[in-house]
Amino acid sequence: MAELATTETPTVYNRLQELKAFDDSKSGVKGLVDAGIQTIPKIFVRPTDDLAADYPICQTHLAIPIIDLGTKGPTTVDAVRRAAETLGFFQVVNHGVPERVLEEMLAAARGFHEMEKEVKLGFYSREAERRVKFGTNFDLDITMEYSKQIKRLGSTLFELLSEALGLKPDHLIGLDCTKGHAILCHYYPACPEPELTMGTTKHSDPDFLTILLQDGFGGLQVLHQNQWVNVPPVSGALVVNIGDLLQLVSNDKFVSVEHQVLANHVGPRVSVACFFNTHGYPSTKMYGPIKDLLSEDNPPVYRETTVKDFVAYYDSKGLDGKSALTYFKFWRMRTVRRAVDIEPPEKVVAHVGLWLIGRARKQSCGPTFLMMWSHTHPPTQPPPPPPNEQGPYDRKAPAGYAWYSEDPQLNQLACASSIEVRYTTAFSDGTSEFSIEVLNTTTFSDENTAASHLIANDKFKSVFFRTHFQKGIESKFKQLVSEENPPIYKETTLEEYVTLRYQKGNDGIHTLTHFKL
Ligand SMILES: O=C(O)CCC(=O)C(=O)O
Ligand SMILES: [Fe+2]
Repeated sequence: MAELATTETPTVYNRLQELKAFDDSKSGVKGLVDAGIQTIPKIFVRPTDDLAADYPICQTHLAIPIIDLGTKGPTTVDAVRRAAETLGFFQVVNHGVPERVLEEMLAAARGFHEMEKEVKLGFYSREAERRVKFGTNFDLDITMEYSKQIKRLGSTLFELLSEALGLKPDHLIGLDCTKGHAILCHYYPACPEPELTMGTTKHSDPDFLTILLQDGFGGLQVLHQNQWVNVPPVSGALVVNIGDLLQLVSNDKFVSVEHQVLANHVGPRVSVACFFNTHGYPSTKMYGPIKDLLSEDNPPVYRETTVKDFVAYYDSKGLDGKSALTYFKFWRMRTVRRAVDIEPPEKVVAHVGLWLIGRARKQSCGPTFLMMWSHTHPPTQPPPPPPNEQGPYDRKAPAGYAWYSEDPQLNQLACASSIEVRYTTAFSDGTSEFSIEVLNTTTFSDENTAASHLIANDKFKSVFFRTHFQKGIESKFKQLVSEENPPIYKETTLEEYVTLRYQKGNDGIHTLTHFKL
């Protein structure tokens, strides 16, 4: 029966409306605090499960290293390497930026935010393209001076980081890592309910490198081994952290680590972040793992991307706590076995299936779903390459690797005789954080392809299980049907099944549904 309309209008919390009202005020959280709020608006309250699941604060003596740039040499390079490989964060002293410049820069950032609202309004913008935005067009002289000094320090750091990677000092600069930088001034007013919210939520930076100037309040924390490590303010020091793009070009040797800023009863906290990123420039340069770092033992982890595409993906994804880098990873694949060469096919299906289910369980916690996708051919597709010929995945990606095929051309290539096995904790939700293994099944006969899910009569229930098998195997599954387990699907021919599958397209309805009795 259709639900009757209720006369009560529930008071639904309209997050979007609240966000819009806040944005329209154009005065940021400082405006709220200035207005004397005692409780924070709901849009800023962290969900309780998010709060409950947060990591503990590290209680040990683990500290963010402080590196003296006054002395350059192998020990400095070593210290930079160690920090870049483990915590992804370090602080630098004797960096050459005069204390006066640091102080004036912080004062100017604070001064801007504390200007009359009317003066600031003209700069307010959420548009990424605008060069001058809320917070940057204040005391231009000191900003220009700071910018110049930071660029110079950036070059020094990229030289050290290049050496730490075992490359020539100018390697990263040669990749245009210092070509652009953006300066962002943060102002965190004293918060009436800091335990309910965050200053800046957990994220990693979408750049090569960040140099951060923070005042004395503290609150910046770095995630390390599931614990938050405080980055204590050190007078005169600058905080440096590796960004996502440097993790990508270093092929995971350096780590772009998640960090956050706590809200605080006291304040305002002011910080000035400088992001080294060519995003502001129209560049089509492709970035991938640096070739000199790669070897058979260190194959590329990431595919190439432009900075623009990387940042676009980062922005579109939002700060959801997951690294944008995952999307750019090659998915590791292994040829599990040329099964049919070794065993009779009827054994193979069961063997391979069970082996994978066991593995999937071992690899992930929580509910596991296993999907096996056989790349069968629509009737119009050409037949698969013969065994031993280069497989479809090898054409675009290095041997043994593939990327997640949102690329339709690659998808087509993948439409050959292989099986992708995906296991995931989030079934079919499209977020794709699962690994793939490909069983090379080119020796299976294509004409005999069918859905074993169907013939297994839902024995493989929580999984999509479709694989290739040889003629005759159907009979082996007959034993699955009994009085208690009557057939769920009607009989079909392979041709009928595959034709329907390709005719209906990806309509969200499983092909099997059409064959249910
Ligand atoms: O304010 C801070 O200390 C850090 C801000 C930050 O992480 C960022 O701007 O990316
Ligand atoms: Fe950051």
